[in-house]
Amino acid sequence: MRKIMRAAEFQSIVVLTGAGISAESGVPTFRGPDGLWEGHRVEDVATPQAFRRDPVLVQAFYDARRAALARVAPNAAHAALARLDAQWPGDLLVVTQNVDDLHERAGARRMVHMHGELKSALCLACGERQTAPDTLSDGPACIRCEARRLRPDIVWFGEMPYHMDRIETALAACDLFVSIGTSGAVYPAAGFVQGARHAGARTLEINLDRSEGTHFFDEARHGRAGELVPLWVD
Ligand SMILES: CC(C)NC(=O)[C@H](Cc1c[nH]c2ccccc12)NC(=O)[C@H](CCCC/N=C(/NCCC(=O)O)S[C@H]1O[C@H](COP(=O)(O)OP(=O)(O)OC[C@H]2O[C@@H](n3cnc4c(N)ncnc43)[C@H](O)[C@@H]2O)[C@@H](O)[C@H]1O)NC(=O)OCc1ccccc1
Repeated sequence: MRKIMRAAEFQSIVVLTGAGISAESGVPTFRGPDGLWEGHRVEDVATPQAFRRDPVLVQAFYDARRAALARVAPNAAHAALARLDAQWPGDLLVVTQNVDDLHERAGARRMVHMHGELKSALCLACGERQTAPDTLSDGPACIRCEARRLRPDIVWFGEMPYHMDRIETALAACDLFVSIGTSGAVYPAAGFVQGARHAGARTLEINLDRSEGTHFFDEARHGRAGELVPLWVD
């Protein structure tokens, strides 16, 4: 199989990233050892039902992750994708499942957070999206309606992911789809590789080890994103 190549061979690229791209920055992954789900059952902290049942637990879970962002920094993989973004003349969309802000802090611009952002909050009274204060646990007021009903601007299980139209348009037009640091366990993100293949794109997986979707990819490179992503981009 001819090695998929240098980005230069392609016109339109979609890159999907998951928790694995932030692991080397010290952001815990979900399913790894000491993963985020270690301490909590998904359904106890990342579902709308959980938020209705125990908002204090859910707010504390996301307040802790938001506070932890101050103690981490982008790594070589984030930086390489930001270089690609700055230099790439063709179409590019980075779709991240991550709610951390490391892609932006590395300089990425052509990107979307399909599962929301820790640094954003949503008012349940008026729907206003706003920068999240450090903690939502003490019920800060909405900047527009002053109600004290802010929730983390995070897509929970059972909720519709963000930017799906833009993502599906990019997948239908891409000629290269690259998946970085994701276990391929959560949908609809885990189905993007099939969408890209359907559009005739070449597909490359960069992950520490085999994922649930490795068999869907034309090529898989297994190792640390911090080493393999710069090798792919530069
Ligand atoms: C568990 C799973 C089976 N359930 C789902 O997929 C559900 C239900 C479902 C929908 N369709 C289906 C079809 C089949 C089966 C189930 C479903 N999906 C939903 O509910 C979605 C919403 C899902 C989003 C939930 N929110 C998240 N995050 C925000 C919260 C938060 O962050 O707290 S999901 C969350 O978990 C997922 C975690 O996965 P990864 O990021 O891959 O992390 P993980 O730890 O698993 O793996 C890390 C990988 O990195 C590797 N790695 C580690 N270190 C490194 C390293 N150094 N270098 C490279 N790689 C590395 C590891 O080896 C590993 O492979 C991410 O998506 C992450 O965002 N919503 C929805 O379907 O709405 C309706 C809909 C949809 C579309 C159209 C119409 C209607």
